Amino acid sequence: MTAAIHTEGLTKQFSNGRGCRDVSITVQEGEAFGFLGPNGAGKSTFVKMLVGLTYPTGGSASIFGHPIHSIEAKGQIGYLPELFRYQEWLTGEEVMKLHAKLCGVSSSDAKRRIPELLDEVGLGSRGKGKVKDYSKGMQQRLGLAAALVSDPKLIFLDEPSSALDPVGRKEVRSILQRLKAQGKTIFLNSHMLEDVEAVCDQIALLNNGEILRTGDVGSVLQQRITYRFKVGGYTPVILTWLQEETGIEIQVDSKTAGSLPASQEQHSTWLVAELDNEEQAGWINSLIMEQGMTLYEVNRVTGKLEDWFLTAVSGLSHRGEHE
Ligand SMILES: Nc1ncnc2c1ncn2[C@@H]1O[C@H](COP(=O)(O)OP(=O)(O)OP(=O)(O)O)[C@@H](O)[C@H]1O
Repeated sequence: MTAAIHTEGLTKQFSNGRGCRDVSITVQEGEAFGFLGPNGAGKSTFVKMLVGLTYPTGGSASIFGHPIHSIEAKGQIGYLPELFRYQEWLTGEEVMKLHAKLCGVSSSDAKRRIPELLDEVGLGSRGKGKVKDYSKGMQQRLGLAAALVSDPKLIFLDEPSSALDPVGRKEVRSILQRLKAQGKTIFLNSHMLEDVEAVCDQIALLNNGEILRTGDVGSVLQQRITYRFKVGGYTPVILTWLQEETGIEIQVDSKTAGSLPASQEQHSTWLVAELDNEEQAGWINSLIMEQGMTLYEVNRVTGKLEDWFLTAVSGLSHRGEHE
C-alpha cells in the first residue's frame, strides 16, 4: 500500500541555521500521527514543507506516492495552519466558499458541505457573520472547517485547539476521532498531549529540528504510571497488609516521609505505587478505606504521554530553540 506520507531525510535549513533536519517518517493511510516537540523544534516547518508552503533544502517526500508540491499531492490534503488568519471582510460562509472554490469543490457539494461543516465545528448560524467579529477561537473553528471542505484524505492540523477553551478542545478531539473513524489520515502537531493520546496511533518527538524519539501510542500508554495516595491513620502494619493483599509494591513516599514531625506524619502520609491502570488505583482506594485509614487525596503523577515526552527532553541542553 502506498503510504499517505513518506519522507526521507527531509530537511529545511533557513539561512540562520534553524529549521528541521534529516526527518524520515512514514504514515500509512488511515493512521493518525502525532508530531510533538518543544517550542521551536521545527514541527511547523516540517508541515509547511509537506503542504507545499516552503521548499525543502534536502531530502525527499511524497504524499500518497506523489512528490510534494505536485498538484496530485496538494489535491489530497487539507491544512489548518498554526497561525491562521482569514479575510476579515468576508463572512465565515464566504471564507468557506472561497476555500471550496480554490480546492475545486463543485458548487452543489459546497452548498451541502459548508453548512454541515460549520455546524460540526460549532459555528452554525454564526457563519453568516463577518470574520472581523469572530473571536480567535471562532476563527480557529472556521479554519478547521475550511481544512475539511474538500473532504481531503489527509489532514494536516498544526495546533488545532491552541485558541480554544476546554469545551472547544473536547469538541475538536471528537471531530478528530470521527475523522479517524472515517478512515482519514491525520497529521497532528500538538502540545495537547491528551488529544494526541486520544487520537494518534504513532508519535514522533522532534527536538532542535531532529527526530529524537518515535513511538507507538498504544505501547506508551501501556507503560505503568505512578499514583500517590495521601492517607491519614497510616501504620506500617496496614501497609504490609495492603502489599500482601494486592501484590503491588506500595511504599511510603520517601519525599514526604520523615519531613514532618512524628505527630503530623501519623496524621497524613503519602503512599506511592506504580500501577498498570486506573482500576488498580480504585482498588487501592477502597482497601485503604476498608482498613480504617482516611483517604485525603489521590494523584496520578503525570500523564503517560507526558512522561514519555518529559523523559525524552529532560537534561537536553538545547530544548527546542537552537542557540
Ligand atoms: N522563515 C524562517 N526563517 C528563519 N528561521 C525560521 C523561519 N521559520 C521558522 N524559523 C525557526 O526555525 C525553528 C523551527 O520553527 P518552527 O516554527 O518550525 O517550530 P515549532 O516546533 O513549530 O514551534 P512551536 O511549537 O513554537 O510552534 C525555530 O527556531 C524558528 O525560529
